[in-house]
Amino acid sequence: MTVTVALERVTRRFGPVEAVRDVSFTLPPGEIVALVGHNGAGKTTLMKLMLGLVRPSEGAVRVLGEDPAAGEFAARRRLGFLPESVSFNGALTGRETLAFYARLKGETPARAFALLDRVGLGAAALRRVGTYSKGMRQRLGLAQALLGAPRLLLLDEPTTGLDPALRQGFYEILQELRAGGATVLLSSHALTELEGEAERVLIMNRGRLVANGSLEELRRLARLPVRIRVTGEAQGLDTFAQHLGGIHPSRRVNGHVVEIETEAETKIAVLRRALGEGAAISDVDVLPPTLDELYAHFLRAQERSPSGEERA
Ligand SMILES: Nc1ncnc2c1ncn2[C@@H]1O[C@H](COP(=O)(O)OP(=O)(O)OP(=O)(O)O)[C@@H](O)[C@H]1O
Repeated sequence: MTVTVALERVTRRFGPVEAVRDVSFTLPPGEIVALVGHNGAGKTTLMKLMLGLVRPSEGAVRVLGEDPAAGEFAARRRLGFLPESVSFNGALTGRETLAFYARLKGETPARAFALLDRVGLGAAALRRVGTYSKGMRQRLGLAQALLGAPRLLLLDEPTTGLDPALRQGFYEILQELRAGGATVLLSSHALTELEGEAERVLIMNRGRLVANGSLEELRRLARLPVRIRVTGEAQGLDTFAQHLGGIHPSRRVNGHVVEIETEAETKIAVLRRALGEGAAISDVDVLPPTLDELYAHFLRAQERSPSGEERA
């Protein structure tokens, strides 16, 4: 399978700052990939490298089989980009704005205008962009990025300013694109919302790629404890906690809920024990490590061994 993006040992310096340091990864077609990292970790620079807006100081970048920084980057039309802060000419209507970008991308106006409906801006298409709310401008930015049926969609903090319903609609559009074989790379600080959406996560820290894998792979690598939350009668919970003895750390959340930390391998044994308590236990939830916890783990791991990169 040909990859959509391939970075090989890419470093990008801005004067003394190494914005991206020795980063390698590939992105296959038909995948939604989350790019996460603190402010200044190098996420936007990675996107600019893929867009050909900056050249690598070292290493090689290939997008759809081409060098994006080359003069004749024919694949540019197959790329969609939503920058972190979108600014449009406030005097133009949504429709005029999209028509302008459609011409640049060689897209027909009819298809471009259908995108306004797709992002829920059909009713506001003839209003000036200056009157749009932040969420509406963000959606116009997304419509612009979707022009020309992109094979690679780069979205820098795309859900900032979107309410929960719009976020859901936004992720539905991304899932459709993915199903059609497009690759979507989105950077975000909203880790919780990415959990159900992204197949893979790239974690950047201070220019380095510190983790690259699916959530399951990252969980396996990180070996963080699973939390089992048990609800029941206070007395039953006490017996249960005593049975587990000092083997698994437990914490009383409130009178009816106790939380036990366990390794992934011993999870089933703890669950069996909980079920064995019979009527005293009324509910059991298994809480695997969240993306927030994995993110913190991989950052800590890199701080301990700055050259270390954990790969799935
Ligand atoms: N054109 C530039 N000139 C000088 N330094 C730059 C330039 N672009 C980026 N940098 C520096 O490179 C580092 C990485 O920046 P980048 O914008 O890629 O981070 P980021 O992960 O996108 O951050 P954020 O989450 O804040 O958007 C930062 O230290 C930044 O100051």
